[in-house]
Amino acid sequence: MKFKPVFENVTRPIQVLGPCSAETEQQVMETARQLAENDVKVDLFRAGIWKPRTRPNSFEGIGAEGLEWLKKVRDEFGYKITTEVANKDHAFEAVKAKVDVVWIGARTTVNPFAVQEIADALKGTDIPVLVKNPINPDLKLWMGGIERLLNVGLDRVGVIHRGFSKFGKSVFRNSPQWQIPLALKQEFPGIQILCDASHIAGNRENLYSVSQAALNLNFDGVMLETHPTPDDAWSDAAQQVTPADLKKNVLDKLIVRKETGDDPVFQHNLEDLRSQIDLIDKELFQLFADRMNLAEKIGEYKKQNNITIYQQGRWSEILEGMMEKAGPMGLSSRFVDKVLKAIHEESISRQEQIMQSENENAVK
Ligand SMILES: O=C(O)C(=O)C[C@]1(C(=O)O)C=C[C@@H](O)C=C1
Repeated sequence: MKFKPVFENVTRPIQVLGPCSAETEQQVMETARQLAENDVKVDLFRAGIWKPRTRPNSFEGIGAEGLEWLKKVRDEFGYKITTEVANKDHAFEAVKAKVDVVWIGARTTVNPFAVQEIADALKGTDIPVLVKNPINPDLKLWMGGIERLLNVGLDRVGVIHRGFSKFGKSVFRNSPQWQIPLALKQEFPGIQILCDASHIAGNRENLYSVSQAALNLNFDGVMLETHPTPDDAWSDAAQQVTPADLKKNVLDKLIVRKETGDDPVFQHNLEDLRSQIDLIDKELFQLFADRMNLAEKIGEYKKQNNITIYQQGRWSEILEGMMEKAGPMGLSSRFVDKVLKAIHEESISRQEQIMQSENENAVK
């Protein structure tokens, strides 16, 4: 499906900046003023005015009144403006106020009915839309949200990665699971993708490292929350910083990387290393194939002798044995665990096929 960029003629990283919520006119204007005073590149000024909060009795946004403040920011500072829409009424209000871009939040992307309602409300306009990932790590649901917009003819669509909800303690407020946004890029080649590092980090300290991690993965830019007096913010205080701090501690430190290099020496060395990787991959997969053949032979014996496929003792022996060897090889236990589990799963499924096949194959 075809789509056009949300941001045109913008140098990377694209920067979408502003407070989590529009609280008062003074706070919104002061945020913009401090961004301008600190010479921050603002490609889009953000502020939530309808806030989908996890629990009731917290600040749920100022409502449509906030649109007037955003328009004032645009008039006085020349920044394009964006806000979150979560239903058709929000969408109508945002279009009426000529907001430059709208975004669909994570709690809305999870609900196809809500996304469809917004898509239908925006149909016939040419407003660009940014779609945040759903709160659960579901690539198809994220793709579905984008497709619903494209289906009604909206073609300026981009995405925002804000991490995924998780249970239990972690350094992140929302776990990045980078493989999911990368898979989305694969499905929609060329789609502009921003990283909402504020929601992934959930604290001030990790804003830079999360933003840089995203740029290292070829994200187009960042969405970051900033507030003139962050500790007093009415929502998400812990992850907001002043415009001056945002510039000094995050934006100015960001390194933008190119996807390919133009230095021939670099290119030559890279190709050399890549051909070594190709050789190793070939060997690795030949070994995997050999191992699977052995597993199939075991499967035949087990079938003939009425023995279960799954062998707890042997499996623990393999896992624990490799864990011990892998450390000194410089491989993390997380990696070894993942690889061995994938191998074991495939081996079991091959043996399952053998057990269920009608005719007894002779052992080769
Ligand atoms: O050793 C066996 O019995 C096997 O079938 C092989 C294998 C493996 O792939 O390593 C597969 C399944 C068992 O749970 C244990 C190990």
